Parts: sequence; C-alpha cells; structure tokens
Amino acid sequence: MKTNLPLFDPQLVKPALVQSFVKLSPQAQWRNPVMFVVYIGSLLTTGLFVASLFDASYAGTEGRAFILAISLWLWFTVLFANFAEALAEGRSKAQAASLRGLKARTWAKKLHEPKHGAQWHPQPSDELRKGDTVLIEAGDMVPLDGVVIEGVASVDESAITGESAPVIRESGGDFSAVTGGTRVLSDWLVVRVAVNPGESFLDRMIAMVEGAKRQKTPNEIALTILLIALTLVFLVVTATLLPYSIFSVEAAGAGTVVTVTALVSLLVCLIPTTIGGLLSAIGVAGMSRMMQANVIATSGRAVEAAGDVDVLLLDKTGTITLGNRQAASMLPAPGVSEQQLADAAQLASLADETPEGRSIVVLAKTRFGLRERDITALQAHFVHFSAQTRMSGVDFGDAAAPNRSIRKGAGEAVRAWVETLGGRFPSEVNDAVDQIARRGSTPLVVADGARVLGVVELKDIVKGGIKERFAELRRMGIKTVMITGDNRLTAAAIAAEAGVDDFLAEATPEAKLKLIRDYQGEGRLVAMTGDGTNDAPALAQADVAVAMNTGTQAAKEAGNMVDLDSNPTKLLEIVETGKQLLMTRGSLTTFSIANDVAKYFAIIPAMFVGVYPQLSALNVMGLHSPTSAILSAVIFNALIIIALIPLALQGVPYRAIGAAALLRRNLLVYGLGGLIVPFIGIKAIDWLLVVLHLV
Ligand SMILES: Nc1ncnc2c1ncn2[C@@H]1O[C@H](COP(=O)(O)OP(=O)(O)OP(=O)(O)O)[C@@H](O)[C@H]1O
Ligand SMILES: [K+]
Ligand SMILES: [Mg+2]
Repeated sequence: MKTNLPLFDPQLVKPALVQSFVKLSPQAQWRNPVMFVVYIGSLLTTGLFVASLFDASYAGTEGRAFILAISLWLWFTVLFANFAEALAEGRSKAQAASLRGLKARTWAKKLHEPKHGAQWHPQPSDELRKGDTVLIEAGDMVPLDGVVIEGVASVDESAITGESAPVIRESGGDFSAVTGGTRVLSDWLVVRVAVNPGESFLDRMIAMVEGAKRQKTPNEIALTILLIALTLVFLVVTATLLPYSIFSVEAAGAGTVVTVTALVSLLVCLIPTTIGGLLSAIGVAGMSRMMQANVIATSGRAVEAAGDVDVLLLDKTGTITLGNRQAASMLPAPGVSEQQLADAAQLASLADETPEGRSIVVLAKTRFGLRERDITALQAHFVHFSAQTRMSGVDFGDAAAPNRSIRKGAGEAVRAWVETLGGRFPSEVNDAVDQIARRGSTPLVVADGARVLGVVELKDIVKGGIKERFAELRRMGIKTVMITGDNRLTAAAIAAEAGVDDFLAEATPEAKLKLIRDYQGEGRLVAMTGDGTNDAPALAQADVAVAMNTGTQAAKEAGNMVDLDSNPTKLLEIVETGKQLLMTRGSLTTFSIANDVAKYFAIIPAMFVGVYPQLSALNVMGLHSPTSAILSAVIFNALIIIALIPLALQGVPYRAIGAAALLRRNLLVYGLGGLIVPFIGIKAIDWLLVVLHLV
C-alpha cells in the first residue's frame, strides 16, 4: 500500500481548499492561539473597513482601499494556515483510505458455537461484535481483526503488507492474529473477533489523522506555550504603542497618530505565524511519512519520541528470527531410544497449539512413524506452555499410569522440575543442550517424571539483511538489545549472527518490563519491537512500541505502532522519520522567529515616520511609502506560509550526522535564511505593488 502522492495533487488540493474555509469556524481557530490572534485581527480590520463604508465623511489617515487590502491579506494568512493543515490531513486520509478500502462491508459466516462444524448464518461484518466467532473458508475475506482459535490456513495479506507471498495463520502461539481485509487462500479458520467494528488499530489511526482527535504531543504543547508567550509579549508591546503614539503627537503638537490597522498589521507580522500556522501540519505529515514506510502509528507522541530513541529492545523469536521454530532433530539421553524420546515428546505436544508443539508432533509422525493419539481417550490433561514456567506437557489421570507427568521445555526449567521430583539431570543431556544452543537453535528437554529422556532441537532462521541495518542504528547512536526467553547460549549465538550490541537471555515478561523501566530510569528513551503476547507488557511500557503485524492481537493493542511489513529493522526508518519531524519543527521555528527582524525594519519606521520623521533613516530597504511597507510585510507574512508548505509536509532533508553538527547547520540555514529571505521578499513585493500601481 505504498502510496507516493504528489504534493499538490489536484484530488487533494480541492477538498483542502474547501476545508480551509470550513476551518474558519471559531471553534477550529481557537485551537491554535497564534492564528486565533490573526483571526481576530482579520475580523477587526474587516469591521473597520465596513464602518468606513457607512461613514460618508470618512477621512481616515489611510485610504479605505488600504484597510480592505490589509484585512483581505490577514484573511489569506488564516486561510493559508488552514490550507496547510487541511492538505496534511487530506494526504493522511488518502493513505488511510487506501487501507480503509480493505474494510469494505463484507458478509461473515457467524458461528452459533465457537467451533468448526457448528451452524453458522451470514452476517454483515459491521454488525459483528467483539467476542463473536466466525468461520472463514478459502476465498473468504477476514471480516475484522481477530484471533484464530481453530484451524490452519494460508492467508493473503498483500492488500496490507504489499508482500505477495501468502502467510500461515494458525491457532495458538504468535501466528494467531488475522487482520480485517485480508483473504484466506486455502483451508479454513475459526476466528474470534477481537474488536468491535470501528475500533481496530486501523480505525484508531484514521481517527487520529482526523485533526480534531489528534492529541497534541508534549513537545508540541511546550512549543505552543512558547509561541503563546511570544504572542502575548508582542500583543502588549503593540497595544502600548497606541497611547504612546497619541502622547508623542500631543507632546510634539504635530504628526499623525498610528492607526489601528497599522497596529494589527505590526502585531500579525511580529507574532510567530509561520510556525504557528504550520505546526499542526508538520505533526500530521510525520504520521503520513510513517504510513509511507508501511508503519501505522496510533500515537503522535510515539512518532516524536522515535526521533530521540537511545535504546532499541528486540524480541528474538518472530522479530529477529522468522519465528516458526520447527523441531529438526531428537537427541536421546543415554539408555533411551530415539523412539522412546519421540513418543514422550509427541505425547507432551498433542494438545500444544504452538508452532513448536505442532512441529514436534509432525516430526514424530514423519521421522518415527508415530501416529497421533487422542488426548481425551488417554484421560490426560494438557499443561499449557507459559512464558513463566517455560514448560508444557501432559498429566495422566488414568488407573494404568497414575500420576504420570511428561514435561518438555527450557533446559533450566526441566532441570528444576526433575530435581524437585528427586531425579537427576544427566551431564550428557546437558552437553547436548549446549551443543544445540551454540548452533543458535532452541533446545527443548523432555522428561517423563523424574527421568530425563533427551533433547529436541528447534530450528529458527535469522531474518535476512539484519546485521547491516543494526550497524546503521549503531552509527546513529542507538544501542540494540535482544531479549529472549531462550537460554544464554542460543541467545548468544543468535545475537552474534544478528549483530546486536547486547542481549538478555532467559527473560520472563517481568524481566523484560524491568529492563525497560531501568533504561527509562536512566533517562533514556526506549523503543521496543515484539510480536508475542508475552511481549505485551513491555510494549505497553516502551516509549516507542512497534508491534509486528504478524504478531498477536495483544501485542498490537499494547504497542503504539504496527509495522505492516513485520520487519524489525524498520525502526531505522521510524527513527529517521521521528528525527525529521523534530528537525522540521525546529528549523521552521528558527526560521519563523528570525523572520521577525526584517519585519521590524519594514514596519516600525513606516508606522512612526508620522511621529518621528528621523525614523525614515531606519528604512534601510528603501520601501516606497509607509502604506506600501506595511502592506508588503503583511503580504510576505501570508505568502511565506504557502511557500513553506512543501517543507512542512515533506520534512527537511535528514542526514545522519551528529546532533550538534545538525543543530549548527540548521541554525545557519534556517536562522540566516530567516533573516535574509524577508528583506528580499518584502522589497520585491513593495516593488511589484509600485510597478502595478497598486500603491
Ligand atoms: N511450546 C512450548 N513448550 C514448551 N516449552 C517451550 C515451548 N515454546 C517455547 N518453550 C521454551 O520456553 C522458552 C521461552 O519461550 P519463548 O522463546 O517463546 O520466549 P520469549 O520471551 O517470547 O522469547 P523470544 O520470543 O524472544 O525468543 C523457549 O526458549 C523454550 O525453551
Ligand atoms: K509573523
Ligand atoms: Mg516471543
């Protein structure tokens, strides 16, 4: 769904123009204090103009045409700022719409009971509710985001990810989430709907780009406060100029008092309208750029935090590796046959819905010819895998084998288990565990009661191209840490292969959470990418939390971004986009404030030349007349907003150079540029007004 819209696409410009006028409502204007001042100024000067029309003997110091021109250009200033925001929102909405197109109303097969084979009836997707179960068969569209509770099927997610290869979705484990709008290609799934219509992460993101619902980020609030403070200062300064001017004229007994129109013009030129008018467009555009990278951000704050990330934590399985760990070999303990080990491993996995568990059943069947057995007929009770116990297995309750328990799981977990039962962990098994782990595979030890039977090797593959990208993150000053529930040796092997800076092994969900809090305690901003349900608490705690689209619903709900490509190195783009957002805002703020200097030179002499003729010495720009000077400054002030829209929407070019160097460069370009450009611009406009005989 990578869409690259031209900046001023007519399809976007037209609705944005309409929105510019819709946004003239006081409620919309009030949200932006700087522009609200301009808005009031526009109303005021318009009022003055209308009043002058009704005053037949009008003899103001300035012509009616001047007041009209100023009030029109003030309205343009407000409209241009509205346009910038509307255009940014329109672009985001267009991108969102291409996703929303996926959410077309479809018919779902709503099951009467949550199991395959139960009765179903057709129901429109927008009438489904969270908790409903639906049957999705080959060729059917997934009606809403949900969790697979039964079945395995291949799913075409290309509409969302742009990736044409189908993916497998299955119950249990980290591949159980399905996204509304994707299509089941083969087989069937029973899916429990996880969200109400209109509440999926896609909907939340669409709601966010719809301006009103976008929360201001803390940085934006801080900047807005600064802008309000500046506005207030200038408001007070300009307001005192009027009595001051009256007093000066009276004292001198000559000269002309400054007019309200000139004062409003001065105020508008001095307050930071450029950044004030573009601020919200910059924020919206940041989210758009995330979407262009196929990342859906559900929080503007996260987009911004991404620009300052210091540490990136990554989950191993499913994030750094492909994540469908498959049983590849069985290494029995001394005195145990392969057949015995395979038999116990299969028994412990019959009801294990995780990809690991299922692959063990398959390996036992294909390699050792063991047929699947019915766990209920065996009167056995399945013990689910949890990230806490790091084991799963089966307990038998029948008379033939009372109290028989089989467990499979992480080496240390099974060691502790057999030792509490009075058993012993053979050193040969220990060696096998280490050997498997050093290859980067996950060892699963199988024990029948207190007796250790051997080890199953689960293989996983590191995703391609990861090492180079992590090196790039390092150059940007970001530390990468892999966290995994796997043992140290496996973790070390995968860490080396993937090229991360550090790793934390045998991590429980609490340990992951604690690691994040520790880093945050040191004042660092933490990003986390993960896919599993057991990553959800950590994702919720991280400042920037990127859930893999292939991950579970819980992970996606806990995160504040979803990467549709499920690519852990996407953080590189995410960080760049965040940095670009911060830089764009900083640059335009610098530019906006530097701009004021030239406007002082244009307007102050023009305004007070009536009181102090010697001020004309300050008219360094050699502007035609006081009225043309004021009008030129106001016109420039409006046009600069339009001129900077491309920069606000596309962002200033990002370079991977140090923060200090970047700051210096930006101060130079945008500070100096902000000083010089208006001198040239105002002079040019003044000249044009003269040439066209408008003043
Ligand atoms: N189905 C299962 N049955 C028994 N044990 C399992 C099963 N799946 C995993 N384990 C064991 O539990 C350990 C921790 O689980 P898992 O790898 O899912 O943790 P994690 O914290 O999600 O780490 P990551 O996903 O980063 O590797 C695994 O290393 C493995 O030894
Ligand atoms: K201004
Ligand atoms: Mg995991």
